[in-house]
Amino acid sequence: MTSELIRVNEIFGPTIQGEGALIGQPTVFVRTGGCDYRCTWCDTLHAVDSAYRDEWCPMTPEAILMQIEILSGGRPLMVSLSGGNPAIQPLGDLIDLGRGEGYRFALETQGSLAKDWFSRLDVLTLSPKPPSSGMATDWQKLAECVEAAGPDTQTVLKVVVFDEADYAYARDVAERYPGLSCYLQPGNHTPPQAETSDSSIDMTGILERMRWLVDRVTKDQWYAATVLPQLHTMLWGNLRGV
Ligand SMILES: C[S@@+](CC[C@H](N)C(=O)[O-])C[C@H]1O[C@@H](n2cnc3c(N)ncnc32)[C@H](O)[C@@H]1O
Ligand SMILES: Nc1nc2[nH]cc(C(=O)O)c2c(=O)[nH]1
Ligand code: SF4
Ligand SMILES: [Mg+2]
Repeated sequence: MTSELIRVNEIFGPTIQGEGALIGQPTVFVRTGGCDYRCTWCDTLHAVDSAYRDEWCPMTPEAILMQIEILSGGRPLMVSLSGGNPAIQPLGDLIDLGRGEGYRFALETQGSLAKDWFSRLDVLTLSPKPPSSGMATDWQKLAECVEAAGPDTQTVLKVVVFDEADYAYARDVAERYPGLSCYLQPGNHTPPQAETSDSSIDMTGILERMRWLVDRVTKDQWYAATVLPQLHTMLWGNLRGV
């Protein structure tokens, strides 16, 4: 079988999943290169900005799985597909190959592009972008993503919140999908620069925003929401590859 090549920015781990539904779980990350969005506060510009295209390597599913197996010592675990927007890449064959070896797959996307192979994921995290990102949500596309995942994939929502307008947006998204769990995560207003592997982070500011978010959710009696930090930023700040 000849598979289409997947543009890979980095493969790293095992580390812990730092965000959302699978927080704390040992995970290997496969970060693909390229994104159809340009969020003002994106913390992963090295996988978005085409100036870093040289760092994106076309790989076969077999080569990617081999790297995952080396990192995990051949013991199956959760593999998180992120980016950039991993939905741009032909990931169906990698998912099938890995599942055949006992690996599980999660994917993070903004919900701008639906793929039929979403239904072969274990977990699909849809992270539509709030007003502070500068991006506009295509609600039809988001609905197509939920539809493509179908009943056998656990689909969840994860919204980054910086301010009141973002919070109102998160409430709107959650109301549109009452059947999906909704995770809220405070925005990191000092995201890393693409060219550095580490840079300083304003953890005090992030925690202050998180306390505000908890206060907001509880005052509104929005008890179906889950508020979580980016655990990896609490542990390692803006460090890349963790
Ligand atoms: C880097 S993105 C890659 C996957 C996909 N493009 C997306 O946005 O969902 C992974 C997650 O990080 C979140 N994220 C990006 N920049 C952030 C920041 N500055 N603060 C908090 N979360 C951020 C995104 O919203 C998304 O949920
Ligand atoms: N530990 C860890 N958890 C994460 N959750 C989502 C990440 C991402 O950049 O997509 C990420 C990441 O880069 N590292
Ligand atoms: S959609 Fe995700 S990867 Fe793309 S710019 Fe926004 S946060 Fe970054
Ligand atoms: Mg990240």
